Amino acid sequence: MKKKIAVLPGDGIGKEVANGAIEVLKAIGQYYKHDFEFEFGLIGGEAIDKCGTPLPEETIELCRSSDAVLLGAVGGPKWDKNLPELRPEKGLLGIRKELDLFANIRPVQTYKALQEISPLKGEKIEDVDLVIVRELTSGLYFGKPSERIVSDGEEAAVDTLFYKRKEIERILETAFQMAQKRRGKVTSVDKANVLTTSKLWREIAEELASKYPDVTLEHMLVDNAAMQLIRMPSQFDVIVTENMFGDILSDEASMITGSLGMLPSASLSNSGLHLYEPVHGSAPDIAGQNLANPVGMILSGALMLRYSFDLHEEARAIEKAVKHVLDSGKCTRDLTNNEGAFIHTTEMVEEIKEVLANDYALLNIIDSYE
Ligand SMILES: NC(=O)c1ccc[n+]([C@@H]2O[C@H](COP(=O)([O-])OP(=O)(O)OC[C@H]3O[C@@H](n4cnc5c(N)ncnc54)[C@H](O)[C@@H]3O)[C@@H](O)[C@H]2O)c1
Ligand SMILES: CC(C)[C@H](C(=O)O)[C@@H](O)C(=O)O
Ligand SMILES: [Mg+2]
Repeated sequence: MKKKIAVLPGDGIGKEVANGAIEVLKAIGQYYKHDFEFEFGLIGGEAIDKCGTPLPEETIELCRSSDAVLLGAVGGPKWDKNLPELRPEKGLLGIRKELDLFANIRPVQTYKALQEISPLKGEKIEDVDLVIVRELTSGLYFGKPSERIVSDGEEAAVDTLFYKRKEIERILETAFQMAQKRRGKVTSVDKANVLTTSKLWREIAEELASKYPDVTLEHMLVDNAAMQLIRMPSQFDVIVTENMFGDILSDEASMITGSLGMLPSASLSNSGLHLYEPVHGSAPDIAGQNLANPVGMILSGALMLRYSFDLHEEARAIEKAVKHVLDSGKCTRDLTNNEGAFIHTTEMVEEIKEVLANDYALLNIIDSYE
């Protein structure tokens, strides 16, 4: 299979983890005989420095001419005081909007090997397997007005939480369809006791539920959901929620796994062109030190193989290799309380590649006996 992949490494650890994912994908290409071509584009702070905008037109064109997009992370203190239009995060929101990536899928998987670092107490770690379906191109992030104002003679600011029926319908449909392929439960998270958008969201969820009789729908208020995620995460199958609630809940949920560095995500559109990015940010506190956990980015690559290219065996090979490395006790600094016992970003990538190479060698031996 021949595919062109646009890579937007971005800032901080975005570059370090994107390199790792590319190496792993190149190994998969070599072993499974796929021709993956990687083409690089600028986004975020680096794009501001080099082109004066966080999302250059060439980057959008590169993405549109590719079969899938891999994105590292954007942002950093260097640009924190920039005007709103010249913030790296604008580039990220811009590409999501440009490509209409409305459904951000954030699976939360647990690993027995990480039991020690996970805060899970009463629950069996292997019972937790949930996915957060986050609406990504509307809600509080995109509603207008969003500006500084003067109100009653005082300095003030306004953001707007706005949703159209169609935007709510399509994200809920995504969640219902995902639940049909999983354990058949959707938890729709909102703040319907206060917010008008949440009331509309609930009504639409109820209407759609009748189309999916094999799926159980429950509603949960977001504050309760934040607590339940820690108390008993095994109760969840598919969580669907608006943009900002999903942002916050997914960082929280990453700690069930053990680290923010572990979570991958897929940002899906209806056009067939999807983008894959880890849940974490550019981590300025550890950038440039080879300390980042590359697993979230590498697993995002696996999601790309599965969702964009239908390469399920190859995606599983990456996921199995990650599990194998963790099972063998290897972990990056974020995954251990023992300061002396961790491996660096590039070593983690090498370990994962080594497992893939061994699996490949084994397959070849089996083939030669058949
Ligand atoms: N998708 C994105 O591009 C994205 C997401 C979140 C934040 N950001 C941006 O990143 C910058 C920093 O934000 P922040 O510090 O609030 O969030 P962050 O996710 O960058 O980091 C939060 C904490 O988690 C740690 N961490 C994150 N990823 C890790 C990894 N892979 N391995 C090990 N540790 C990891 C960091 O070291 C830090 O202590 C900001 O400019 C923010 O806007 C970008
Ligand atoms: C950087 C920021 C705009 C972004 C978001 O809030 O969507 C990030 O936190 C994420 O989760 O991808
Ligand atoms: Mg976030």
